[in-house]
Amino acid sequence: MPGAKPDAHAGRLRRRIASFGHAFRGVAAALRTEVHLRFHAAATAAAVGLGFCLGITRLEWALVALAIGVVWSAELLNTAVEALTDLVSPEYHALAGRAKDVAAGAVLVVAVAALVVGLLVFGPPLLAMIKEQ
Ligand SMILES: Nc1ncnc2c1ncn2[C@@H]1O[C@H](COP(=O)(O)OP(=O)(O)OP(=O)(O)O)[C@@H](O)[C@H]1O
Repeated sequence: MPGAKPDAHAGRLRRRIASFGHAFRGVAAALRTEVHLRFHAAATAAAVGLGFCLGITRLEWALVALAIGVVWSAELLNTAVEALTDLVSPEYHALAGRAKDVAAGAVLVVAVAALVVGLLVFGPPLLAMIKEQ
């Protein structure tokens, strides 16, 4: 901001860097506790590896990247909803169950969409490779 003191500017920058640190800590914590996220990590590695092996186009990379990002994002939000639900309602409550079910449903929806993207992008070149042999 013009006219801002250098100290205030440095403070804002430090807070912004710290925010990135918190976000990375969140991803690392979720990776440690969530089996599903480790599965997504393996699927991400497989999709990126296949992308390089099959030489997919720039647009296909964009679709694959979007699918990966949306699935990770949904799974992380689902993990956050589960943690908050357990904090607020450790006892059984129908609404707590609904919150968890709906959050899990959000993951399911994007996972199916990502599967469709994967089949459309990787399916044809993989089939062509199989037919060639
Ligand atoms: N406090 C609660 N009150 C009511 N139902 C709950 C409650 N906690 C969990 N449930 C029900 O049990 C299901 C499984 O909950 P849980 O917390 O074990 O999540 P999960 O699906 O095992 O998550 P993950 O395997 O991703 O950690 C929920 O989707 C919900 O239907």
